[in-house]
Amino acid sequence: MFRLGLTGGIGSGKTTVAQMLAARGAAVIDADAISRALTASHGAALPAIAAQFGTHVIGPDGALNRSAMRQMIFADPAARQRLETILHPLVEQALEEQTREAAMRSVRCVVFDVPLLIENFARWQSRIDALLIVDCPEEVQITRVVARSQLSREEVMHILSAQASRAQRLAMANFVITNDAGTTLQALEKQLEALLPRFGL
Ligand SMILES: CC(C)(COP(=O)(O)OP(=O)(O)OC[C@H]1O[C@@H](n2cnc3c(N)ncnc32)[C@H](O)[C@@H]1O)[C@@H](O)C(=O)NCCC(=O)NCCS
Ligand SMILES: Nc1ncnc2c1ncn2[C@@H]1O[C@H](COP(=O)(O)OP(=O)(O)OP(=O)(O)O)[C@@H](O)[C@H]1O
Repeated sequence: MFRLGLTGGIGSGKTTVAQMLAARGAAVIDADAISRALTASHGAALPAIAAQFGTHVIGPDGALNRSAMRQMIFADPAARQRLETILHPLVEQALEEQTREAAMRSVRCVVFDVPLLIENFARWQSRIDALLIVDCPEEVQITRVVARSQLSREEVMHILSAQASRAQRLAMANFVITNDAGTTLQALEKQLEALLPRFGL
């Protein structure tokens, strides 16, 4: 089973590429989706989050108030660290379980779609056979995220500044897919298609 790490900054197009890989038979393990499940209503991480930040960060639906948490953690690196200390070990545990399930299904390629893979590279290095970066200028990241969410330009820039830089990601890449303003979805898929044999697909 080929183990592919997939990362890129917020709005770079990771999820879009992951969906294309899934359509080609890869098992995609999505760290963001795991993190969202852990913080959904009755999610396993909520008791520890409420104990650390106070019950006001839990909404009336019993789920994490994502907007309040976002405003808190992207303005305050210490708060971000406290949230990551709770969530990341739980995310890792779920990732490992899903990897074991993929191995049992004898899939040819497992894709780890992980937004913070570069930030945690020391832990990821031995778990992947290659790293695929979805590369995109910051201006395009900002435009895409503002278009698909209610976030302001300033909020997106705050998130960007909490992430690895484009140059840091490219320095670690084995494979790079360009997804800039001029890249159509067809052009994105074409770049990916050329790489599929390298991933056992
Ligand atoms: C702050 C939270 C509540 C905001 O939720 P929201 O629904 O607005 O965003 P979502 O979870 O879909 O994340 C969107 C993107 O934000 C960026 N992002 C999220 N958390 C972080 C972080 N700790 N550091 C840097 N960027 C981050 C990533 O690019 C991610 O893809 C949420 O992102 C969260 O719980 N973050 C902490 C967990 C984490 O580190 N997740 C990322 C990888 S597992
Ligand atoms: N080449 C493209 N052409 C048109 N739209 C695109 C292209 N690539 C991505 N998008 C759109 O941009 C947005 C961000 O893409 P996507 O969700 O794949 O990024 P992401 O890296 O997974 O983001 P996040 O880190 O926030 O989860 C989505 O709305 C997606 O449909």
